[in-house]
Amino acid sequence: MKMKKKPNLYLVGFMGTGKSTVGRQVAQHMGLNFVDSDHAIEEQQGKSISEIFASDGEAAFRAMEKAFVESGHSDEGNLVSCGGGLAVQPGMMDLLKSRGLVFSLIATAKGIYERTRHNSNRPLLQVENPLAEIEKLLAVRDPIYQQAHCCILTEGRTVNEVVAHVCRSYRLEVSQMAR
Ligand SMILES: Nc1ncnc2c1ncn2[C@@H]1O[C@H](COP(=O)(O)OP(=O)(O)O)[C@@H](O)[C@H]1O
Ligand SMILES: O=C(O)C1=C[C@@H](OP(=O)(O)O)[C@@H](O)[C@H](O)C1
Ligand SMILES: [Mg+2]
Repeated sequence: MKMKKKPNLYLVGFMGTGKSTVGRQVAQHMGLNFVDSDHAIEEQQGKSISEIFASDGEAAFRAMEKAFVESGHSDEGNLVSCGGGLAVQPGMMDLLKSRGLVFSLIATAKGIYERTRHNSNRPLLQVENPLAEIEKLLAVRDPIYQQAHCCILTEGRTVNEVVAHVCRSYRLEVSQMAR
Protein backbone atom coordinates (compact mmCIF):
# COMPACT_ATOMS: atom_id res chain seq x y z
CA MET A 1 0.00 0.00 0.00
CA LYS A 2 1.28 3.49 -0.87
CA MET A 3 1.60 6.03 1.97
CA LYS A 4 -1.61 8.04 2.26
CA LYS A 5 -2.89 10.64 4.71
CA LYS A 6 -6.20 8.83 5.10
CA PRO A 7 -5.81 5.29 3.81
CA ASN A 8 -8.97 3.30 3.29
CA LEU A 9 -9.99 1.25 6.31
CA TYR A 10 -11.69 -2.08 5.63
CA LEU A 11 -13.62 -3.70 8.47
CA VAL A 12 -13.89 -7.45 7.97
CA GLY A 13 -15.13 -10.25 10.21
CA PHE A 14 -18.02 -12.62 10.68
CA MET A 15 -21.71 -11.63 10.44
CA GLY A 16 -22.84 -9.87 13.60
CA THR A 17 -19.41 -8.77 14.81
CA GLY A 18 -20.57 -5.16 14.38
CA LYS A 19 -18.85 -4.07 11.14
CA SER A 20 -21.79 -1.98 9.90
CA THR A 21 -22.68 -0.44 13.27
CA VAL A 22 -19.12 0.27 14.39
CA GLY A 23 -17.95 1.32 10.92
CA ARG A 24 -20.54 4.06 10.56
CA GLN A 25 -19.46 5.65 13.86
CA VAL A 26 -15.72 5.26 13.23
CA ALA A 27 -16.15 6.96 9.85
CA GLN A 28 -17.83 9.91 11.58
CA HIS A 29 -15.07 10.21 14.20
CA MET A 30 -12.22 9.90 11.70
CA GLY A 31 -13.72 12.03 8.89
CA LEU A 32 -13.85 9.06 6.51
CA ASN A 33 -16.53 8.43 3.89
CA PHE A 34 -18.70 5.51 5.10
CA VAL A 35 -19.40 2.72 2.63
CA ASP A 36 -21.15 -0.56 3.45
CA SER A 37 -20.45 -3.15 0.75
CA ASP A 38 -23.87 -4.77 1.24
CA HIS A 39 -25.68 -1.44 0.85
CA ALA A 40 -23.58 -0.48 -2.17
CA ILE A 41 -24.44 -3.80 -3.86
CA GLU A 42 -28.14 -3.56 -2.91
CA GLU A 43 -28.30 -0.09 -4.41
CA GLN A 44 -26.48 -1.09 -7.56
CA GLN A 45 -28.66 -4.20 -8.06
CA GLY A 46 -31.93 -2.59 -6.96
CA LYS A 47 -32.72 -5.49 -4.60
CA SER A 48 -31.95 -6.72 -1.10
CA ILE A 49 -29.16 -9.16 -0.19
CA SER A 50 -31.82 -11.82 0.50
CA GLU A 51 -33.37 -11.26 -2.94
CA ILE A 52 -29.93 -11.43 -4.60
CA PHE A 53 -29.17 -14.76 -2.88
CA ALA A 54 -32.61 -16.12 -3.85
CA SER A 55 -32.65 -15.00 -7.48
CA ASP A 56 -28.96 -14.94 -8.49
CA GLY A 57 -27.33 -17.29 -5.97
CA GLU A 58 -24.35 -16.94 -3.64
CA ALA A 59 -21.69 -17.28 -6.37
CA ALA A 60 -23.17 -14.31 -8.25
CA PHE A 61 -23.21 -12.29 -5.01
CA ARG A 62 -19.51 -13.07 -4.43
CA ALA A 63 -18.74 -11.82 -7.96
CA MET A 64 -20.63 -8.59 -7.13
CA GLU A 65 -18.52 -8.19 -3.96
CA LYS A 66 -15.33 -8.66 -5.97
CA ALA A 67 -16.44 -6.09 -8.56
CA PHE A 68 -17.27 -3.69 -5.71
CA VAL A 69 -13.75 -4.02 -4.23
CA GLU A 70 -12.11 -3.64 -7.63
CA SER A 71 -14.06 -0.64 -8.86
CA GLY A 72 -16.83 0.40 -6.48
CA HIS A 73 -14.98 3.02 -4.41
CA SER A 74 -11.98 5.36 -4.46
CA ASP A 75 -8.59 4.33 -3.10
CA GLU A 76 -8.40 6.64 -0.08
CA GLY A 77 -10.57 8.33 2.52
CA ASN A 78 -13.14 5.53 2.83
CA LEU A 79 -14.21 3.34 5.69
CA VAL A 80 -15.61 0.19 4.09
CA SER A 81 -17.70 -2.14 6.25
CA CYS A 82 -17.44 -5.40 4.32
CA GLY A 83 -20.06 -8.12 4.21
CA GLY A 84 -18.84 -11.09 6.30
CA GLY A 85 -17.98 -13.34 3.35
CA LEU A 86 -16.31 -10.69 1.20
CA ALA A 87 -12.80 -11.12 2.62
CA VAL A 88 -13.01 -14.92 2.48
CA GLN A 89 -12.75 -15.28 -1.30
CA PRO A 90 -9.32 -16.47 -2.52
CA GLY A 91 -6.87 -13.58 -2.86
CA MET A 92 -9.26 -11.05 -1.33
CA MET A 93 -7.35 -10.32 1.89
CA ASP A 94 -4.25 -9.48 -0.15
CA LEU A 95 -6.30 -7.30 -2.48
CA LEU A 96 -7.86 -5.41 0.46
CA LYS A 97 -4.45 -4.99 2.10
CA SER A 98 -3.06 -3.54 -1.13
CA ARG A 99 -5.85 -0.92 -1.02
CA GLY A 100 -5.71 0.08 2.65
CA LEU A 101 -5.69 -1.02 6.26
CA VAL A 102 -7.71 -4.12 7.14
CA PHE A 103 -9.08 -4.63 10.65
CA SER A 104 -10.99 -7.73 11.79
CA LEU A 105 -13.77 -7.58 14.35
CA ILE A 106 -13.90 -10.78 16.40
CA ALA A 107 -16.66 -12.47 18.43
CA THR A 108 -17.48 -16.00 19.59
CA ALA A 109 -20.06 -18.19 17.84
CA LYS A 110 -22.44 -17.81 20.79
CA GLY A 111 -22.08 -14.02 20.83
CA ILE A 112 -22.65 -13.88 17.08
CA TYR A 113 -25.71 -16.08 17.43
CA GLU A 114 -27.19 -13.79 20.09
CA ARG A 115 -26.57 -10.69 17.95
CA THR A 116 -28.03 -12.15 14.76
CA ARG A 117 -30.84 -14.45 15.90
CA HIS A 118 -33.63 -11.86 15.69
CA ASN A 119 -32.78 -10.79 12.14
CA SER A 120 -33.93 -12.53 8.98
CA ASN A 121 -31.81 -10.50 6.58
CA ARG A 122 -28.81 -12.86 6.52
CA PRO A 123 -29.68 -15.69 4.11
CA LEU A 124 -26.79 -17.92 5.24
CA LEU A 125 -28.24 -18.03 8.76
CA GLN A 126 -31.82 -18.87 7.71
CA VAL A 127 -31.31 -22.55 8.52
CA GLU A 128 -32.71 -24.94 11.11
CA ASN A 129 -29.68 -24.70 13.42
CA PRO A 130 -28.05 -21.27 12.98
CA LEU A 131 -25.59 -21.74 15.87
CA ALA A 132 -24.16 -24.91 14.29
CA GLU A 133 -23.93 -23.11 10.93
CA ILE A 134 -22.09 -20.18 12.58
CA GLU A 135 -19.63 -22.61 14.21
CA LYS A 136 -19.02 -24.40 10.92
CA LEU A 137 -18.46 -21.19 8.92
CA LEU A 138 -16.32 -19.61 11.66
CA ALA A 139 -13.93 -22.58 11.67
CA VAL A 140 -13.25 -22.02 7.96
CA ARG A 141 -13.21 -18.24 8.04
CA ASP A 142 -11.37 -17.39 11.27
CA PRO A 143 -7.86 -18.11 9.92
CA ILE A 144 -8.59 -15.75 7.02
CA TYR A 145 -9.94 -12.94 9.22
CA GLN A 146 -6.80 -13.30 11.35
CA GLN A 147 -4.64 -12.21 8.41
CA ALA A 148 -5.82 -8.61 9.02
CA HIS A 149 -3.42 -5.83 10.10
CA CYS A 150 -5.23 -5.76 13.42
CA CYS A 151 -7.80 -8.00 15.18
CA ILE A 152 -10.19 -6.37 17.64
CA LEU A 153 -12.25 -8.32 20.18
CA THR A 154 -15.85 -7.19 20.46
CA GLU A 155 -17.25 -9.67 22.95
CA GLY A 156 -18.36 -8.16 26.28
CA ARG A 157 -17.57 -4.67 24.99
CA THR A 158 -20.03 -1.96 24.05
CA VAL A 159 -20.24 -0.55 20.55
CA ASN A 160 -18.69 2.68 21.87
CA GLU A 161 -15.73 0.79 23.32
CA VAL A 162 -15.13 -1.03 20.04
CA VAL A 163 -15.46 2.24 18.10
CA ALA A 164 -12.83 3.87 20.34
CA HIS A 165 -10.49 0.88 19.91
CA VAL A 166 -10.81 0.94 16.11
CA CYS A 167 -10.14 4.71 16.03
CA ARG A 168 -7.04 4.34 18.23
CA SER A 169 -5.67 1.49 16.14
CA TYR A 170 -6.30 3.36 12.86
CA ARG A 171 -4.44 6.44 14.14
CA LEU A 172 -1.57 4.27 15.36
CA GLU A 173 -1.25 2.37 12.07
CA VAL A 174 -1.33 5.64 10.08
CA SER A 175 1.33 7.25 12.29
CA GLN A 176 3.57 4.17 11.95
CA MET A 177 3.23 4.26 8.16
CA ALA A 178 4.46 7.88 8.18
CA ARG A 179 7.75 6.93 9.87
N1 LIG B 1 -20.06 -4.65 20.71
C1 LIG B 1 -21.36 -4.94 20.57
N2 LIG B 1 -22.08 -5.28 21.67
C2 LIG B 1 -23.39 -5.59 21.54
N3 LIG B 1 -24.10 -5.60 20.38
C3 LIG B 1 -23.43 -5.27 19.26
C4 LIG B 1 -22.04 -4.94 19.29
N4 LIG B 1 -21.66 -4.65 18.03
C5 LIG B 1 -22.75 -4.81 17.24
N5 LIG B 1 -23.82 -5.16 17.98
C6 LIG B 1 -25.19 -5.44 17.49
O1 LIG B 1 -25.12 -6.64 16.72
C7 LIG B 1 -26.02 -6.56 15.62
C8 LIG B 1 -25.23 -6.82 14.34
O2 LIG B 1 -24.39 -5.70 14.09
P1 LIG B 1 -23.94 -5.29 12.61
O3 LIG B 1 -23.26 -3.98 12.70
O4 LIG B 1 -25.09 -5.41 11.67
O5 LIG B 1 -22.90 -6.45 12.29
P2 LIG B 1 -22.22 -6.88 10.91
O6 LIG B 1 -22.30 -5.72 9.97
O7 LIG B 1 -20.82 -7.25 11.28
O8 LIG B 1 -23.02 -8.06 10.45
C9 LIG B 1 -26.68 -5.17 15.69
O9 LIG B 1 -27.91 -5.31 16.32
C10 LIG B 1 -25.71 -4.37 16.53
O10 LIG B 1 -26.36 -3.32 17.23
O1 LIG C 1 -20.93 -13.68 5.91
C1 LIG C 1 -21.54 -13.68 4.81
O2 LIG C 1 -21.30 -14.50 3.91
C2 LIG C 1 -22.56 -12.61 4.57
C3 LIG C 1 -22.58 -11.50 5.42
C4 LIG C 1 -23.58 -10.43 5.30
O3 LIG C 1 -23.05 -9.17 5.77
P1 LIG C 1 -22.79 -8.86 7.35
O4 LIG C 1 -21.50 -9.53 7.72
O5 LIG C 1 -22.70 -7.38 7.40
O6 LIG C 1 -23.95 -9.41 8.10
C5 LIG C 1 -24.04 -10.30 3.84
O7 LIG C 1 -22.98 -9.84 3.04
C6 LIG C 1 -24.53 -11.63 3.33
O8 LIG C 1 -25.69 -11.99 4.07
C7 LIG C 1 -23.47 -12.74 3.42
MG1 LIG D 1 -23.00 -5.48 7.99
